[in-house]
Amino acid sequence: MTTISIIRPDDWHVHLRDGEGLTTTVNDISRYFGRVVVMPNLVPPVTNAELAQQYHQRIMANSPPAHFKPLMVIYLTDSTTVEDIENAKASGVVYAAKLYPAGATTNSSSGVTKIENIYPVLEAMAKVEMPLLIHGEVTTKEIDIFDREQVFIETILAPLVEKFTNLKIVLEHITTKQAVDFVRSAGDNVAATITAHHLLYNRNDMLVGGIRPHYFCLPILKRNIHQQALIEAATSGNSKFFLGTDSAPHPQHAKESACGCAGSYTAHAAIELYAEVFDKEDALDQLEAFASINGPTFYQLPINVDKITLTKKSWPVPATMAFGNDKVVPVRANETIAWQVV
Ligand SMILES: NC(=O)N[C@@H](CC(=O)O)C(=O)O
Ligand SMILES: [Zn+2]
Ligand SMILES: [Zn+2]
Repeated sequence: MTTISIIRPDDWHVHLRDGEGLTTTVNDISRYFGRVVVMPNLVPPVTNAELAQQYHQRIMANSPPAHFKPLMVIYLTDSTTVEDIENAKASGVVYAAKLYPAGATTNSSSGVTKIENIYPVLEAMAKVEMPLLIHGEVTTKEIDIFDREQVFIETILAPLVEKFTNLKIVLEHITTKQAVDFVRSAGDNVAATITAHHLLYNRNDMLVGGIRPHYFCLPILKRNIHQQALIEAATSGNSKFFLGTDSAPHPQHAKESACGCAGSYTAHAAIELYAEVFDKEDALDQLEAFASINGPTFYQLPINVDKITLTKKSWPVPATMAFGNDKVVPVRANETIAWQVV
């Protein structure tokens, strides 16, 4: 098969950043994605409906195509109130709230320090039917970075799912077999997003033959058995797994540094990268469910009506791309991608 058409896909987890960089990210992500769930980890973070509305306006000021719709997210802190949730729900632009354990990832220092601190907020979210999006890693100093997702699932997520049975939860950018198994065996209120880079790469790609900082993201790439479990989940047709790129640009100098930032940029070629994975698995017939159907179904939003077409025709990715006044090194820089959107 050399050409496929699928319902217009949505991206359920993306970082668009702010300011000058928005021109690049909005342009890239709106090329064919319909809805995109916009992460709130700006500096300072998007913690309430008013800030989300203003951020929404700054995104839309870049005049994206009519098929594009940003779904805003508020960032939970220890001081988020029930009223913040109610206002967010009423705003019409906020579709979810995000739990960053404090210190877990890029710009998470204002995150939640103890899950109990937001119990009333989680109660309110269940009541207004607002999904909780989770960066699922513990921040305990003693816990090895490769184990942080698994330990989060065991110590924080499992009890949370037990306690809040009516709360919709998305475990974001899963990276382990344990996460796949947990989501599979949980109720219908628990789902997960999977990135293209965690499907395409494992920690060898990042570390063998030299350290490649552009593959460094959080949760960190794991060993290949985990990559295999993710590929199996994404291509299985199971409606609990859907597309979330976690495209997370950082300026080239901030990645290629003695202390480089976490995050990989895939917005320039996201669906094409996913198509490579599904093609390799001989599972292109499952791409539409993963990219265009399972996400809106979980969020209880309509499935897009129009379609996009992908062709198997290789194209070169540049070494760098403009990112505001800086440059970003995209995934596959200086290499080719096998699929392209017509
Ligand atoms: N994934 C990453 O490595 N980085 C993201 C934050 C996140 O999604 O955890 C970022 O904002 O740079
Ligand atoms: Zn994250
Ligand atoms: Zn992210």
